[in-house]
Amino acid sequence: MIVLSGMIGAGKSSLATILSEHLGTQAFYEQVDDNPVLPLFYADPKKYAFLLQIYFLNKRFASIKRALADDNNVLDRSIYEDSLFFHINADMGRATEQEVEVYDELLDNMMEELPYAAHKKAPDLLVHLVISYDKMLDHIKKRGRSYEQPENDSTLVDYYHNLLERYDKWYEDYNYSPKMKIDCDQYDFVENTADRAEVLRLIDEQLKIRGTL
Ligand SMILES: Nc1ncnc2c1ncn2[C@@H]1O[C@H](COP(=O)(O)OP(=O)(O)O)[C@@H](O)[C@H]1O
Ligand SMILES: Nc1nc2c(ncn2[C@H]2C[C@H](O)[C@@H](COP(=O)(O)O)O2)c(=O)[nH]1
Repeated sequence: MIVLSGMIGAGKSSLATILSEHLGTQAFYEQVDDNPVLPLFYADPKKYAFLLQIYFLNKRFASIKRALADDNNVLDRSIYEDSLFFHINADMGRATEQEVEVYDELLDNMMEELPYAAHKKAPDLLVHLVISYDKMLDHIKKRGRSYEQPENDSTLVDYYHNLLERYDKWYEDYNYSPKMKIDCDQYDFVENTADRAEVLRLIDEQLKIRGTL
């Protein structure tokens, strides 16, 4: 299983489609447009941060079990980033210490079950998409989910800056599997075919080193 990580709008879903088609494997997407809790969270983060987190944890765990079944399936966002999102929300006063404790324990418990529920626990490769704030906003605008637009909610500016800042350290500390970065300001793998080919080449190179290609 290959896991894609990165900020909101970095290009994970787009790359999941491109990469899974290239490898002839399956992509597993985040539940977003049919997620009933997500708009509630953006409207009232303090009330819904914990519920949203449990919702994502449950869905993500189900996807991981299926994605781990075959080599090189592509998972759109890691379970470890969910935890990053929740801790940032908690630091912004949107979850209580008790909610964080319950979430952390539940996550640990579920992760211990993974080797029994699937034949392995960790991804074969993490592909982390790095993006600048301005480029990320371009993508968020282009995609057009109304609740993610800072012009509709100015508190999102702080939220996005907090997430972006903490993502760098999250990637540096990540040690569950081999990892690599793709610079989304440098490579436009959605609209530029030469950039797409280069990104796929870079990922193939890593998969060959790891013996899964
Ligand atoms: N490299 C890119 N160049 C141009 N547009 C992009 C690029 N990556 C993503 N997009 C666009 O940005 C929006 C968000 O991309 P998406 O793949 O949904 O990101 P994520 O899954 O990381 O939130 C989509 O409209 C997508 O077409
Ligand atoms: N509070 C949280 N929000 C999350 C989490 N995982 C995803 N999300 C949000 C962020 C976006 O608005 C949307 C989809 O994410 P993309 O990066 O795929 O655009 O869902 C989370 O764990 N906590």
